[in-house]
Amino acid sequence: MATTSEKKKLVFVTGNKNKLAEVQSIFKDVIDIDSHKVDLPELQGTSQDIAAQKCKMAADIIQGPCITEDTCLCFNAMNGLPGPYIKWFHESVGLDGLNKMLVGFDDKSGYALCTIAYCEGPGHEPVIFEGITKGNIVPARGPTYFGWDPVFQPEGFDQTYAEMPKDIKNTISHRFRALEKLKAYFLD
Ligand SMILES: O=c1nc[nH]c2c1ncn2[C@H]1C[C@H](O)[C@@H](COP(=O)(O)OP(=O)(O)OP(=O)(O)O)O1
Ligand SMILES: [Mg+2]
Repeated sequence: MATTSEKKKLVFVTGNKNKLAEVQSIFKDVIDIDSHKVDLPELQGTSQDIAAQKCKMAADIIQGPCITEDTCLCFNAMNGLPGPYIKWFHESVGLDGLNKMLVGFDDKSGYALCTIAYCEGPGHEPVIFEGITKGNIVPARGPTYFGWDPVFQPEGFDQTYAEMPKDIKNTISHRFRALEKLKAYFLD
């Protein structure tokens, strides 16, 4: 059994306090998460390329090892878009607009994808860990403080991410699933 002094420490570079709170909560007994608030650039490309680039930049900025994560919300009817561009779509058209984007399609299914990258430091190639949670895009329900949580209803649940208790979201989410892989990489 690891004592507190043996607990692995990781620096999470993010500008998003809600992500940070979830990662700290999911890892609370196993890995100490220090945060470093940086406004990282929003890049283009595949989710894996974006995650790797983002983490390299973060490692350069803090001059040391760190994790970053990039989150996508993907609509199946749109071949995975908005994907990594969900931040701009959400900010531009709002939760209602995200629903309206699917009005012309019968298929309202999609998935949340979390891509975590770990970089040992400047000059190192990041390692990538992905987590996916499938669900449907629904009219907004629940508190609106974290991104698109109110319009994403995970498969097998009758509540949206926003409506469900945090301790449920944090055991089924895209972020939880990616963090499980990161945890296995460090602790197994
Ligand atoms: O579990 C989530 N539930 C609802 N919304 C979420 C979630 N996770 C990220 N989001 C939002 C934040 C941002 O609007 C976009 C992802 O963009 P993304 O670049 O990864 O996040 P960000 O710029 O807020 O923080 P960071 O500094 O880590 O890049 O989806
Ligand atoms: Mg970002």
